Amino acid sequence: MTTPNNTVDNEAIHWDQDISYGQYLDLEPLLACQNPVSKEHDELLFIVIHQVSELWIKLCLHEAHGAAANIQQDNLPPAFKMLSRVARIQEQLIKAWEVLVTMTPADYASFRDSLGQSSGFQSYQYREIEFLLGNKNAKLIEAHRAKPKHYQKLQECLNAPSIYDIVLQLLARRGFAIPQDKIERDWSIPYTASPEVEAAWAEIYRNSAKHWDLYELAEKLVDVEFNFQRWRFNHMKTVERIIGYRRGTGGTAGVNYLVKALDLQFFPELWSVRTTI
Ligand code: HEM
Ligand SMILES: N[C@@H](CC(=O)c1ccccc1NC=O)C(=O)O
Repeated sequence: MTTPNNTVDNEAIHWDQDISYGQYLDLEPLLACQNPVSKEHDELLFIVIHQVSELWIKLCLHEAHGAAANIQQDNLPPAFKMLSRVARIQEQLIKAWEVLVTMTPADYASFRDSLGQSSGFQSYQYREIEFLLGNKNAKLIEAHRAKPKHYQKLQECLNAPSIYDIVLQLLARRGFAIPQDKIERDWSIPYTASPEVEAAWAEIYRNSAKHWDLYELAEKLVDVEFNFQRWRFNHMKTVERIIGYRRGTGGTAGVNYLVKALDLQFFPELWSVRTTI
């Protein structure tokens, strides 16, 4: 007898498994981590949005570190795949704001006091991705002093070359005239733009057919920065919509702090070169 497509084949289903879906994915601990402090309906949404975002950032870090390692080994195709994935993940992070804005200012106000002084400002994964992409700000590590594990990890990332530093080293290996102080320096100090680096990108963009893989790498980085700014902008507008101009629980001015963050640029010459060409 044939089994209709829309029914399960009882004979074949593994009703008892060696390892189950829930075990493989560690679902019990994962789904036991949503613990609202208040009794307010919307607090679960607030927790889930943050947890989902942190999981996506975890994967972004995995992919971006992987891309950096491949670029260091002159292995560009796998790096392209990883950077494309980072950009797709960022689209998910940006989309998440649409779910969060269903929460009204009054809904949020009903449980905001329960958050105390906790804030996204203390997201160590977010700080790590900022450092990895090149926004080095040593002062911000201080928010993690009480957690040696996170403090140390961030210290390491601050003192390591960013993905952009690694790309400039690649350009130097390919014969571009990159100043020595961009190739070897104290990586914890914020990067400053240079005319020589812009000139190298100008050559790559003007003659993309000749330097196709470097052109492709540049555009992957621009995609990531573009999406990072879209995330920052959506965060800032969502915060304005929900708490107006109140101070942040993390102690900053709130929206005005987030507006200032929009001026940050990871790969400055990849933007300035467009005015030159
Ligand atoms: C109701 C929703 C939200 C509000 C009102 C809000 C508000 C704020 C404010 C005011 C700040 C500035 C720091 C402070 O003084 O607290 C901040 C920073 C931050 N928030 Fe949010 N936020 C919200 C949702 C989110 C979500 C969903 C994420 C996702 C992970 C997030 C991640 C961050 C990060 C990473 C920072 C640090 C940004 C930086 O230092 O450049 N926030 N948030
Ligand atoms: N800074 C927010 C609080 C906040 O958003 C928050 C609090 C605890 C855990 C994550 C948070 N999200 C992002 O900043 C506020 O001032 O309302």
